[in-house]
Amino acid sequence: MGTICGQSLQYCTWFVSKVFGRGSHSSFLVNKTNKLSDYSQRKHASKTWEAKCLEVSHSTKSSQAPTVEPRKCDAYFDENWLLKTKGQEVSSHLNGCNICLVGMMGSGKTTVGKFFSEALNYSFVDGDHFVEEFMGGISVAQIFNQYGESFFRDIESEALKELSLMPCKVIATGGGAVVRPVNWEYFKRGISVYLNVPLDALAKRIAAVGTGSRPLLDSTGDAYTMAIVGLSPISKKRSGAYANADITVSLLDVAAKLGDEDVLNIPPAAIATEVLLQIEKFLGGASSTSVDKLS
Ligand SMILES: Nc1ncnc2c1ncn2[C@@H]1O[C@H](COP(=O)(O)OP(=O)(O)OP(=O)(O)O)[C@@H](O)[C@H]1O
Ligand SMILES: O=C(O)C1=C[C@@H](O)[C@@H](O)[C@H](O)C1
Repeated sequence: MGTICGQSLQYCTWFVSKVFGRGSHSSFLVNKTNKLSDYSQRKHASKTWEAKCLEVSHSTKSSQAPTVEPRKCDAYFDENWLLKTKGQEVSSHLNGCNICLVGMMGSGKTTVGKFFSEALNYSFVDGDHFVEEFMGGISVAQIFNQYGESFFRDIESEALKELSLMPCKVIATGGGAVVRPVNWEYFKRGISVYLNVPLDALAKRIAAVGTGSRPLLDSTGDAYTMAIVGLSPISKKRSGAYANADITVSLLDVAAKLGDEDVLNIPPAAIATEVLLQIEKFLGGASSTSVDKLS
């Protein structure tokens, strides 16, 4: 029986490494054969694993050997297992250093940032909301309308300066925060991550929720046209600024790793995991000073 349990554990190790990849630097977005672009695949993997464990448990029933508990095995396939594990590993090397997400409107800074802030056990801050609260609860769109963009940028810089001094934060910065050089001083107190998303995908995401809350995209036409027409020149103007980030996570690259051509289908948890893997790589390649920024 011990042999069966041993085989089962080997199977477990094989299965985990096959699905998630080996080594601390390997991505679970491994290759086309083992793609996990669809969470239902992992659910299926979970079920397969559970069935395997039940089978072993059943075959060991009459012996003294310990049975394998299906629920424990199943835990390996918790949807966010790798995200949580990576989060804990990376967090232990960060020394409280902040992560600043930069990227165009709609690139998923808020959505993805929430996922990996939780994995890191960091608090999440939305830069735009921080400004809105500072202004007594009026929206970014209202600030633009009443006081103009330049005023908004001043307040945004003040907010970023303040946030850069507070440890253990994932900060989703406003899409345009990269244009002011002074803000990079604040971002560089932490680790900056650029979420690079193709324009068409940005426009589709924004069109789905409407352009109302994004004053720089406010023109005429249908929501997708307004978004793409507004985003194109902004993206061209800012591409140099986004390139200042310590790390770039390209959704096209992530999609390619997953064997999924449509970037709109990548689950936020998968992008968040890739961000953590890139941070881990960055910390491994950078000198130790990168994590001593706050000390
Ligand atoms: N991976 C994803 N899968 C599905 N929808 C997503 C994903 N990432 C973001 N979205 C959706 O796209 C929209 C924009 O995302 P989000 O607000 O996170 O972007 P942002 O970069 O914070 O934008 P902004 O700078 O304008 O505040 C939201 O409606 C969000 O639900
Ligand atoms: O890209 C931009 O310039 C902006 C993005 C939003 O996050 C807001 O900060 C505001 O709408 C400006």
